Amino acid sequence: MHTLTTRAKANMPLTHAGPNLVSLWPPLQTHSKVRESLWDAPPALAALVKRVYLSLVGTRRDHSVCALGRSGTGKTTTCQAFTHFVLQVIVSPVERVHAMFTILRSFGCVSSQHSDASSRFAMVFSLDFNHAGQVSAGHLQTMMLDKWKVCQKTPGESNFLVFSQMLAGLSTEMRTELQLHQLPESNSFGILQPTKVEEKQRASVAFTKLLTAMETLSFSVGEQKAIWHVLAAIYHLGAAGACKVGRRQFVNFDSAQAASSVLGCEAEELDTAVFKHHLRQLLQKATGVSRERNESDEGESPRLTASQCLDGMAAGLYEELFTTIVSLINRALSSEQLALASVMVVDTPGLRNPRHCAEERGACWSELCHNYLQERLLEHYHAHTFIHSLERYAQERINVEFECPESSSSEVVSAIDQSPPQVRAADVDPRGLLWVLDEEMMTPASSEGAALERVWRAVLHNSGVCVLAVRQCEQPLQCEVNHLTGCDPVRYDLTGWFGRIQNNPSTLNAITLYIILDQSTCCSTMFTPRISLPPLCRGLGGLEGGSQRALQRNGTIRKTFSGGMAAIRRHSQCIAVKLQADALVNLIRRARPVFLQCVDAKPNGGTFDVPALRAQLHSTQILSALQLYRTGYPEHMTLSDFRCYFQALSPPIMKRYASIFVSHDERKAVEELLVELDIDKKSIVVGASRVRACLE
Ligand SMILES: Nc1ncnc2c1ncn2[C@@H]1O[C@H](COP(=O)(O)OP(=O)(O)OP(=O)(O)O)[C@@H](O)[C@H]1O
Repeated sequence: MHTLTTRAKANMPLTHAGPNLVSLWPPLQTHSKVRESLWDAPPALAALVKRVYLSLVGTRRDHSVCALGRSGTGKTTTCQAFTHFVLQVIVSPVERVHAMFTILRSFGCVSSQHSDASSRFAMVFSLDFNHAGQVSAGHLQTMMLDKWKVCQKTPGESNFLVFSQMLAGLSTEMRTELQLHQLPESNSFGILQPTKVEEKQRASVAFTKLLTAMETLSFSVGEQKAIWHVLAAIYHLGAAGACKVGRRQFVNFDSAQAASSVLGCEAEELDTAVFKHHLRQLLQKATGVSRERNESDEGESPRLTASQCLDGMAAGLYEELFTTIVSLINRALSSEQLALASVMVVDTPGLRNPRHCAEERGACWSELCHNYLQERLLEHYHAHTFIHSLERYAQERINVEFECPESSSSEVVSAIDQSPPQVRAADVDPRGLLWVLDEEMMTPASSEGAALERVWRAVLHNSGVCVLAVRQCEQPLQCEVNHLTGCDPVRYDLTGWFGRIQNNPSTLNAITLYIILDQSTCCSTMFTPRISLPPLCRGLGGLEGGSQRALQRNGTIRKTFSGGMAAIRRHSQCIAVKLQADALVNLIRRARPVFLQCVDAKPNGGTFDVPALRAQLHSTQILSALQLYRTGYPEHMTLSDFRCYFQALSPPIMKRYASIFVSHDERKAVEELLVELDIDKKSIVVGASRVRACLE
């Protein structure tokens, strides 16, 4: 496994970013302990941590560290290592953050052929720094991107890790309470108890670690218990199964009974919430419950099969549980202290392609969501590294000879999410796949095939949906998308996608079961606060927090989810995918980014795979980025920063030039200062508003 760490070339300011910097970096100067911890880190990581920290305290600006790459290339590992070393160098306790990663691993990861913990959620973990350069708070924001994983069996993949850990590690007493002492042989969600001794032992150890992590983050006994109850209920629902023909009902009533009993509700209540949505709607109408809720349900009561209803309930329960756990983590990490700036660590599920595992199947809906998010982040990388740098050079009239590489991420992105035109022409429909799916799903008697037909018609007309980004496949219901600048084409199979994207009343009903659970357990407000959230926001975790920084970050997300498009498509799962990506990019847009391009040279274990490595490197556009770094002026500071810097170094000189600065002609002042300081003019370029240092 090789992890290549690079950074966007113009993304770092000079390390001498402020006069007070040295005093804000006491650990390196004074604590030998810190030096040791930095030596422990791989050199590239140690350098990165140091640079980001110095830049953060020097410029007082937010920074983001964003990992990109295929699934299994070490993004999560690198993000964890980065966070760990940041905390070590400032001599801050790491236990709570370590506990957070342990919990996220159990609840948000599955084991796959590439990794024993492959992420199924995106996260932004913000470390807030105070004026002393110390961490004052942590804030976790998450997006559960694959709630369907809890009920979907994929070959070579497990369910969320927490299930096997719980089944292997629960105490006998708790097992009896949760009715898990005698487990049925089959489970329609593929939740299985580990059978091999070694696996069982590993899962059991992981469960013990999970319990310790929960205690470190002050989860109360009641809260922990409620969590096991929900997981057990999901397990029992999987064991109960749904009838494939005839009435919509459970197959195994004993397991259904066990599910309702651990949730603290009547069997009839569970049955209604899962299968009998019309009864619930009638009841709501009769009792006059929330008009808005009724409207949304009425308009979109799809005819679901029994197993779609059951899947919807499990996915809804798991999504709520995950976001509740994120809230409990934030409760332990939050603080009201004022913060100077933050580092946002961004980790998302990597690009997934069944071909990487030599699988014949086409990729599924959740894989499209993950791959789309990767493309959005790559687009952000491209814009920051090339487009914005060149725009700045042009604006400051600095001549840099460089041809900007084309980004095919934008082509793929628009092929997936391009919004419909305001005025629709008769034969032209340049909207992206998500919009086409959304519209066709709402059209009576339409199908996934009809959606693909529309995409092909648009491609044939060459009317906006980029012809190079999508390709028709011979197999029915399949299309190929040229991900990672065409280096990693992924074949998608749209079979059953409507089932995933249509609004599922069972998923929405999950929250009502949580209210019952809240009432039946001692922690009466654990799940209830989220009840008022609109359905589109249900997958978002970490929307709480009272500190100024947390409010700002959550404000960005809320704004994205309440803006124009979100208001129109309040109940569209397809558009939620776009909004999640928008929210993530908006959240990190203003921060100074560092991109960690992770690549794996041995994707299939044993041998060094040169073509695979070449394809991954190509998509990072690293050669072009290096070229721009060489030919451009990556190290830069504003004229006022420059003034502060030299003021600190040479007060007498600055005193003489103070009058020019006062006259607000900073550029002229800086030029004269350079002559005075006898600095080689070739190495400094004074732009319209900035000083740029050439590395040559
Ligand atoms: N530098 C490395 N050297 C060797 N193994 C590594 C390295 N980094 C990560 N690994 C291992 O590779 C596997 C995948 O790592 P990780 O979960 O961090 O990948 P990821 O890119 O986050 O995957 P996903 O996108 O699926 O979440 C893990 O088993 C991890 O222990």
